[in-house]
Amino acid sequence: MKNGGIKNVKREILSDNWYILNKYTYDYQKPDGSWETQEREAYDRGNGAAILLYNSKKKTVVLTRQFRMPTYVNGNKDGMMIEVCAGLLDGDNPADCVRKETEEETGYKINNVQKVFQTYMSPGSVTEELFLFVGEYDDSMKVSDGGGAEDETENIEVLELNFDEAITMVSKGEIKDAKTIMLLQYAKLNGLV
Ligand SMILES: Nc1nc2c(ncn2[C@@H]2O[C@H](COP(=O)(O)OP(=O)(O)O[C@H]3O[C@H](CO)[C@@H](O)[C@H](O)[C@@H]3O)[C@@H](O)[C@H]2O)c(=O)[nH]1
Ligand SMILES: [Mg+2]
Repeated sequence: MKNGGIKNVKREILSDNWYILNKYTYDYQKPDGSWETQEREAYDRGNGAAILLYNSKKKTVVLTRQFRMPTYVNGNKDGMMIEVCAGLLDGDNPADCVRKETEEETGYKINNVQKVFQTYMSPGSVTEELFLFVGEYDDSMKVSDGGGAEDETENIEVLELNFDEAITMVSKGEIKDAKTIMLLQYAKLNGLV
């Protein structure tokens, strides 16, 4: 089904407390050519980038563990999530962002990163486009403890896991984060580890 057109887009800011929740009102042309007025809320936190750090010799991956409040209020008992390293672009290009986040969150200084996907993770409600990368790390690249930026209350724990164990954690439901599952499966399908 093709969308005929969109016109008269109006934006109302419902909240700009931290990121921005907008309400859009617009006219949408239906397949029969008629127009209807629709309303949709969209949460705008900018775009983001994430990376799976892997080591093909050791057969390991580096992941992070941190508290995610939205999961805590929706069934995730202690609110902790195991995720690939990720961050918001904050004006950087995705590759630079992901290198910076890697050093801040995991303590590895990595140069070679490869983009493998671009994805909208929640297209019905969140504007964010997420750029997904993979990158090989080794022990010599570890320059600090990581843990997150000093000025942010992130408290990120760095995990180095056996790749097969990480894949098992996906099937057991111990890893539930979508971008992390996508990248682990990409690594498996393409024989990276
Ligand atoms: N005070 C306050 N701080 C906030 C709020 N929301 C986020 N923060 C702070 O801002 C930090 C942003 O850290 P980043 O590392 O840049 O982003 P992220 O939260 O890890 O986001 C990544 O993961 C998300 C979830 O999977 C992705 O949606 C996103 O694209 C990105 O990849 C958070 O860790 C937290 O400290 C808020 O409402 N209030
Ligand atoms: Mg982060």
